[in-house]
Amino acid sequence: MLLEAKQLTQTFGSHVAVNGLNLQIARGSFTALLGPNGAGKSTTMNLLIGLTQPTAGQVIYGDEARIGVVFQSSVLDERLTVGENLQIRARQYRHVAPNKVAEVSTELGLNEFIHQRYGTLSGGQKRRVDIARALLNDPNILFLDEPTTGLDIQTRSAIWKLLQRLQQACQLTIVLTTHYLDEADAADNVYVIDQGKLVATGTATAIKARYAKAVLQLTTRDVEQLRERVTVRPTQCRGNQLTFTVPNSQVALDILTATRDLITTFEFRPGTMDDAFLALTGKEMR
Ligand SMILES: Nc1ncnc2c1ncn2[C@@H]1O[C@H](COP(=O)(O)OP(=O)(O)OP(=O)(O)O)[C@@H](O)[C@H]1O
Repeated sequence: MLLEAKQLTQTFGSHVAVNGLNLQIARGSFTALLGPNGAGKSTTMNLLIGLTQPTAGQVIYGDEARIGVVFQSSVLDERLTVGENLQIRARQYRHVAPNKVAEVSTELGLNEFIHQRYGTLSGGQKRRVDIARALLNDPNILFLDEPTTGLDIQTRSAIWKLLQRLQQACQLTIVLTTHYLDEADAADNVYVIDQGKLVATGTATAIKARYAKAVLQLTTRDVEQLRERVTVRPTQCRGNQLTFTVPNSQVALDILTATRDLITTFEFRPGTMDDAFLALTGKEMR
């Protein structure tokens, strides 16, 4: 384990922002801390990177952990160029190889705007530069607080692809926070946090399989016969259309196979992270 948090707790006055969190981050893994606004993600991140001390509990690092952090708001100077910003930052670390800025700039595709002022870049370009800055001292664990917030959907997906590439190519351990449920699919491990508490953990697929039910809607030419044949009770029956809530696609397939001759059309929708979140917390993602 590269990093472990035990019973991590942070209170602000009477408000409990993080409430007894237990996290385990394996070397080389990609972890997403997922939750709505105010869930306690940034507070958790600040505790994990040692920026704040927990009210209770502890953070334990494995040997040789070297941390890189991409904060929610950039630490770079808007008036300086990308290259100048990175050079200045590189000089602040000891033992940074002279060609490091050139190396990360190429790795992250910054060369076409390396001479442009940071303040004039697009949101996605800025985020790439912020990530490059955090990689200058060769971290083996990279923390990113909401790296995709405010970006359009294509740019968000490009940032995730970039991070996955870094994870694989550089054996980087990645820990990020996000409130976009659909993004969690790409992580190896997801911690769903709500009101400072852990409500679920596992891969997005496992969380969905456990908490999000799929929906199968059948249109039939014989409602009575179909109801007789299917052992699962429909959740809705409207005219010649029946809706079933099913745990997975296999059960849907069994129903379809058993009723094939009675069905005119069907629709299947797998459970989403939104459904899982709703089932876990009783509320829609805010
Ligand atoms: N320094 C502080 N003083 C008082 N309350 C705080 C402080 N920092 C955070 N909080 C509160 O703790 C809770 C968790 O905040 P946090 O910023 O960790 O949430 P978050 O999940 O990162 O939200 P977002 O997605 O909006 O960034 C919120 O209710 C917030 O108001």
